[in-house]
Amino acid sequence: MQAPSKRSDILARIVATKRDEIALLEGRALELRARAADAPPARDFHGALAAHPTVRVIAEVKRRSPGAGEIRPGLDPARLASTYERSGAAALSVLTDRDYFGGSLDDLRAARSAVSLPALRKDFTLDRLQIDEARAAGADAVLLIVRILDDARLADLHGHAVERGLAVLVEVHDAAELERAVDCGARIVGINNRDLSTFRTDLAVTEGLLDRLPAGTVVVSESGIRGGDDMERLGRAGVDAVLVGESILRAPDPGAMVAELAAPPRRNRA
Ligand SMILES: O=C(O)c1ccccc1NCC(=O)[C@H](O)[C@H](O)COP(=O)(O)O
Repeated sequence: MQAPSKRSDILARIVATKRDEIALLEGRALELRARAADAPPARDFHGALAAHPTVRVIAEVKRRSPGAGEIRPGLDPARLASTYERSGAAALSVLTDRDYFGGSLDDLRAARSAVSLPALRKDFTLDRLQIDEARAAGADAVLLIVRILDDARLADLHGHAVERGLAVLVEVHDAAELERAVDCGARIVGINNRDLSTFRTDLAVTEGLLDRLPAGTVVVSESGIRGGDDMERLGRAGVDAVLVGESILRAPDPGAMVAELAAPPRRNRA
């Protein structure tokens, strides 16, 4: 019998799964490129987050996760997205990974088409084909996780996404990754409070890294944000936005939770 995977193996397993998925996309390269080129203009993800007097909320559509197990398995992405929009969210983040998060590109399409908010495809991007696939499915932004990309690939994927008209959320967890994000020209940096080896979250990760970013960079604090006190703390630190999944999705009334999180004032870092 196979031994259960350690938490520290999860990211490596996810990356291996993505490589298999990319191999299947290779036969569809021309079709994806054509559909990406024909996609309607992307909504302004950067503008939804930048230079607002209050902290903006990116609300997530996530059915389950490796760290938390089942979160809201039967969720209706379109209904949830409408609730988020009515409650003051500035953008959507939709997990599209199937094997580990129970998501899909259909979730992305359904959520985005129910609202006028920009939508991030939250997945583990390793290849240009996934970016074309995201654009073809209507995504407005993609995620690049610095930890799983070398410098050349990070720069290439960032450039490709921008060329395709997508915003890019470049995710970091420590100072070395932050330097690499800056070097690749990131305009939006996500500081992940979750250590992807242990799944522990700590908002001090954001507080410790944020002031190292150049003025004008949009800063998103990601993961482990549980309520109004956390929002005020991150607003004092000066983040532009937060990305919140589990605490909204486990709330009996997700709309009320988004409303509770929305709009604490933020310190101006400039
Ligand atoms: O959430 C996990 O367990 C996880 C494990 C491995 C890689 C990524 C993971 N999460 C993806 C995310 O980035 C979160 O969904 C997002 O930051 C929201 O976090 P939270 O508010 O804590 O649900």
